[in-house]
Amino acid sequence: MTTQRVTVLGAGGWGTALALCAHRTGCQVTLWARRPEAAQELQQQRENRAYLPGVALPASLKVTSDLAGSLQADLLLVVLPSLGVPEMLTLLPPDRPLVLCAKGLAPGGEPLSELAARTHSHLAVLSGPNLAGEIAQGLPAATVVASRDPHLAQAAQQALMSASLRIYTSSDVLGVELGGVLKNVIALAAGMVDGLQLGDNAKAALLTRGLAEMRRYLSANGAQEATLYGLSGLGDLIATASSPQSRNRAAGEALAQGRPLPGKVVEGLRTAALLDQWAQQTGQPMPIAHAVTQVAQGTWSPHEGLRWLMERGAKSELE
Ligand SMILES: NC(=O)c1ccc[n+]([C@@H]2O[C@H](COP(=O)([O-])OP(=O)(O)OC[C@H]3O[C@@H](n4cnc5c(N)ncnc54)[C@H](O)[C@@H]3O)[C@@H](O)[C@H]2O)c1
Ligand SMILES: O=P(O)(O)OC[C@H](O)CO
Repeated sequence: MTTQRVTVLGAGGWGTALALCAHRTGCQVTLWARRPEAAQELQQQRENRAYLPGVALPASLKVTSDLAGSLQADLLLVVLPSLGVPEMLTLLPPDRPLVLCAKGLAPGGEPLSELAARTHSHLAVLSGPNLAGEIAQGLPAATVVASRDPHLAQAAQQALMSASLRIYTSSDVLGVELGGVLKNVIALAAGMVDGLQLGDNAKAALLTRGLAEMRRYLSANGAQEATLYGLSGLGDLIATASSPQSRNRAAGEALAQGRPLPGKVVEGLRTAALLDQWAQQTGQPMPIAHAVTQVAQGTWSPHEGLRWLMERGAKSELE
């Protein structure tokens, strides 16, 4: 097998961790950072102190802020926060294989894979229970790469799969993408359960009804239900809703306790508002997304959100 050239666009926590994964498999890796000062710091310090402190970057991992020079690669991994992805797509060659790794929707609520499909012909998404710090340290984990093109899914699998990271392939692009997007909203709510000390029964009820809410959205948007119960759905819900490392869970806890949000990327906040809008437009019930949105926007207190969720009309479990 020839060595693959992999460029990772985005030098935050997840971009840096994925660059290390590709480096572990023997790929020629370029990590692109938007700001020249950031690229220079990473290149010199051989550590991403801002986003992934304590993890050494090998000398042969190239870091640059030269975008044009980074695009001559066999695979481009797009690892920016979701709001930055649409603009980045306009800068990427339409025929270059892209792996989308963000866990959020485009500004209008469209899945990023669908937005990208309008301009780019070779697309995959990567999503799963993958807290960047653990992946970077080489702790065992698994994830999914989905593409309608099995060759592209296999190329990404080969580029990233090692003894510490199992990569599964899938053809359900939307299902894999949306699992990672939606679980952030439920993780925010799980953080609120933690912050209000509502107990283990409440957490189990929230996660299970959260999964039902995720299923409703995935089915209505044409994703496969089985994908929801895989790594990118249930798997990532478990990791994110239970981990002290999750920014979404921590933001929910902070909101519940009236503490300020720690200025980090919290994808679930915008996703909750978009899901709430979608629920109003379609009439599909998304009660957890609604309650999270009301609390995050300060319209309801966390206890008002809880009361509203608990006092809704009686219904059957499988509705
Ligand atoms: N951190 C994780 O554990 C993890 C795991 C899986 C998926 N994700 C997802 O990956 C995406 C990126 O998350 P992250 O944790 O790496 O974020 P981060 O906050 O650690 O870093 C974001 C990086 O992107 C850069 N950036 C922001 N906007 C940009 C733009 N418009 N153009 C270019 N660069 C830009 C920032 O300067 C920073 O280097 C998110 O959608 C997140 O949900 C994160
Ligand atoms: O830190 P979070 O909450 O953005 O979650 C990170 C990953 O999505 C976990 O798989």
